[in-house]
Amino acid sequence: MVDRPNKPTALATTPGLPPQPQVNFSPDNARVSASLPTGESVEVLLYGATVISWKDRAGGEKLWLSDAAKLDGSKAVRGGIPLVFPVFGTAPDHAATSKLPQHGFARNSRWEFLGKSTSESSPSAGPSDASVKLDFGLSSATLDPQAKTLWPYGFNLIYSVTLTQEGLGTSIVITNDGTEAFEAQVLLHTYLRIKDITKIEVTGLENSEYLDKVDAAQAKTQSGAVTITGETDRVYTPAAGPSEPVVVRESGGGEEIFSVVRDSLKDVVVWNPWTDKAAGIGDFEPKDGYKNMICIEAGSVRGWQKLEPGEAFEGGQTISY
Ligand SMILES: O=P(O)(O)OC[C@H]1O[C@H](O)[C@H](O)[C@@H](O)[C@@H]1O
Repeated sequence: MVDRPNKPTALATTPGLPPQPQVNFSPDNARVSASLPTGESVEVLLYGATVISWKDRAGGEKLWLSDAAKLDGSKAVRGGIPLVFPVFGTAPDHAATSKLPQHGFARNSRWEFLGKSTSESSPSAGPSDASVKLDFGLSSATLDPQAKTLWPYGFNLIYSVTLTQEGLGTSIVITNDGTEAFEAQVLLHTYLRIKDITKIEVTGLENSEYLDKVDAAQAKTQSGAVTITGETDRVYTPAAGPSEPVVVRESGGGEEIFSVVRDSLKDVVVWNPWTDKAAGIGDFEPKDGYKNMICIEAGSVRGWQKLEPGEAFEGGQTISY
């Protein structure tokens, strides 16, 4: 059953128990938000199941969202965490996805809210163990008919957004519930908010092979930490494997700002449009906003994930700070 609380969940005020996580719908039912008793919060737009805000307990925003991002369902959201499926970029040579728009249809589709689950605060532990998980669904049964004609496979997606005091988890289960095999790519296009792009570096990608999309998609090998000094668009397959964190930190091996641990997602895209590219993206505002963001995008985008009828693939990330 679809659970659509318009008011804070009843458990929030149960006598004898510490305050509990809360889940709310916006009055127009276009967004769902959740918060923990300690103050952390997350907000997800049903359009694209796009996480548009994630705040720490002091109300500090952890994600970058463009001032010109469309949040009315007219365009994929510029910022937050758009979900890329079933194709990364465009794939003119891959017949099955060649008709789809850039980054597929998941970020442009209205998802269903499937419900919430909370891990409640206990009287002994207090609010410290509280967490909340929001589940969203998109399937060939609910997909817009036009997108369906472009990609006519039987599929079911369940996307889960989990808020804890330590961080944010986003994971997806892709199931082939049709009668024909399909091949797909998936990516969590996360725009992390940072103070100054010139004062950070990304570690965890040392010695990894990558495709440099701003240099004719040449294959290169990373040496040392990644620093951003111009337009950057790279698809890494980290040598260290998915469970080793990719870390955004202060330059020179300084303090950790974000740590991204992946589950079954072998690739990581690092993207920053820098000045000229940002200037050319209509919904990228302010134009110097590239200084305050870096996309660290966990995914499976080199090659294809093939699913036979009845098979499923699950992948995700946990971002901590
Ligand atoms: O403008 P969008 O379709 O949202 O794509 C934004 C960016 O997404 C990824 O990071 C790709 O690697 C980039 O090549 C692309 O420019």
